[in-house]
Amino acid sequence: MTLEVKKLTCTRGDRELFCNLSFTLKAKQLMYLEGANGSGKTTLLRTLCGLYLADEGEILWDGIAIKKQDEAYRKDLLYLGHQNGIKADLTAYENLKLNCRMAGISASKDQLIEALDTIGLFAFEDFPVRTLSQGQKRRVALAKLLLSNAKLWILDEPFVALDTAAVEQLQSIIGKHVESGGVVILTTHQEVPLTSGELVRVSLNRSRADYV
Ligand SMILES: Nc1ncnc2c1ncn2[C@@H]1O[C@H](COP(=O)(O)OP(=O)(O)OP(=O)(O)O)[C@@H](O)[C@H]1O
Repeated sequence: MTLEVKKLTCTRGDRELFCNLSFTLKAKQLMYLEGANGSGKTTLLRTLCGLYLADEGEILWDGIAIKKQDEAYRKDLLYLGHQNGIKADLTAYENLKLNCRMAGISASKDQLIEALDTIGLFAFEDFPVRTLSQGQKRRVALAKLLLSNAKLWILDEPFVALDTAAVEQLQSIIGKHVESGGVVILTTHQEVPLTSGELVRVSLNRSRADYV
């Protein structure tokens, strides 16, 4: 299980965000993607998911370019973006069921309810999501982490809007995934304690000299 990023260059509008970016990630590695606002973190994460095309460079999953293995890569990948990807008029339960179906995760009703309970939505399963708080909406989106079989998790600011208890719980969920052989890439200012596995840091910060 290896993600290889080779000499990736990406521009948005007229601006080059990163150039010749290379890194490799393997099982049991947790990568923090660091960089100032606007440095290109979300752009890179979306590019790694195949949602944006890079101007140059390659992204390989297990040695094969991701653009050549759409289905297989998609099965191995879980992406959680800034947006929660949930529908306001559906209940928490219905949203999780839909999210799981779209991600190819098969889960029984009991498993869905258990995931919602575990993520702190006990008694809120049947509430329309529009009536939930920001943190509760984020929890609905995060519940799919508990059911996912994906090896590679790409999480954009997953801790935003969460209270202390939910932060600790998410730290534990991410830590367990890495320790059990998964790979996680995330943008956050929150540290995730690991009992095993390895931290990798990649920074998109550039100096003024890069722009002249
Ligand atoms: N569709 C677009 N057209 C032109 N420029 C864009 C487009 N989308 C994003 N950008 C620009 O690309 C740059 C990087 O955006 P991106 O969202 O990847 O940054 P980020 O590091 O995730 O920022 P933040 O920490 O604020 O979330 C920003 O300057 C943004 O204005």
